[in-house]
Amino acid sequence: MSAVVLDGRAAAAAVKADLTERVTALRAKGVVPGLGTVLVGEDPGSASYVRGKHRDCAEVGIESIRVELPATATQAEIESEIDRLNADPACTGFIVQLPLPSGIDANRVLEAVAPDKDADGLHPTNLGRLVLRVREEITSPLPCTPRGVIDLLLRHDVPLDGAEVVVVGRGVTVGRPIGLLLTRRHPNATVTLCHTGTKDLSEHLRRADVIVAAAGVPGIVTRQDVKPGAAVLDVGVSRVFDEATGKNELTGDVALDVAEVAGFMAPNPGGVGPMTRALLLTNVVESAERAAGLR
Ligand SMILES: Nc1nc2c(c(=O)[nH]1)N[C@@H](CN(C=O)c1ccc(C(=O)N[C@@H](CCC(=O)O)C(=O)O)cc1)CN2
Ligand SMILES: [Mg+2]
Repeated sequence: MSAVVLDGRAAAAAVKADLTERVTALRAKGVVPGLGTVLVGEDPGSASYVRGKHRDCAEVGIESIRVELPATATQAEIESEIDRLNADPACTGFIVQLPLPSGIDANRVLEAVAPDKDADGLHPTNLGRLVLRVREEITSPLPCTPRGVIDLLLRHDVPLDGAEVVVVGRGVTVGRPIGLLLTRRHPNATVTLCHTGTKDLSEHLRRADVIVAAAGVPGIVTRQDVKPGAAVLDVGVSRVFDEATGKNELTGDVALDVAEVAGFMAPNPGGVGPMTRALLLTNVVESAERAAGLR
């Protein structure tokens, strides 16, 4: 079997085409959506993701507001920039790029973001609403990567109703929140959350109809672990030194030969990453639409 590719670049282009029309409609009503980003330090990976977010904004007509702080910035300096963005009417939503330098309390930073401007959907109020409310009652931003994973699966008609989904990784951006979205009445999946401390990971993986690999451990999902025909989404990000190129190369969590047994495969790069960015823009546009009384 050769897996059908869950092409995140194509799906993200479709999401952005829809958003472009919605931003045009908002602007016609005098509402200009603006995304702010807070980048602390000089990590090249984080800087490149932030640049990508602003390129996406330009593509769909969202204004960009960039805040850059040195790696030596204090907790108080970061929180003071967040207060400024909370109060800035031109900024309708913003994110703080993760990870933050060691010594900074990331939870305190995330909690300082005004819940209505939380474009990442990671503020405790918004995560709490996700726990408490049913689908149609949720009028707040949702976490971008989990939304991107589900959107990518639904666009390719991967069956999720009653499906066994195994998530590997317990980080705040993917592993912890994704089960909350997948187990709602729609898409109605059954979710097992595994991680690097799981006793027999292979046993869990072999039962899965859908695997979401987000542990940041290169090759943690092997060909032998995958049921033939399963959907496998590689969300892991590690930088591994490659002797051949002499550079640190982006490496995912899924061994490449998994594509020989999987029914569907979201590659990395080119799978969930572009969808994370597209769903971030979706959160910004939805917030602006709510503020304009259009939702
Ligand atoms: N505040 C946040 N910080 C982080 C998040 C997040 O959702 N919010 N997620 C990741 C990084 N991230 C977005 O910020 C992100 C990572 C990767 C991609 C992406 O499109 N990747 C490309 C490959 C790019 C490359 O070659 O390096 C792909 O998958 O095709 C988008 C967003 C951690 N921090
Ligand atoms: Mg983990």
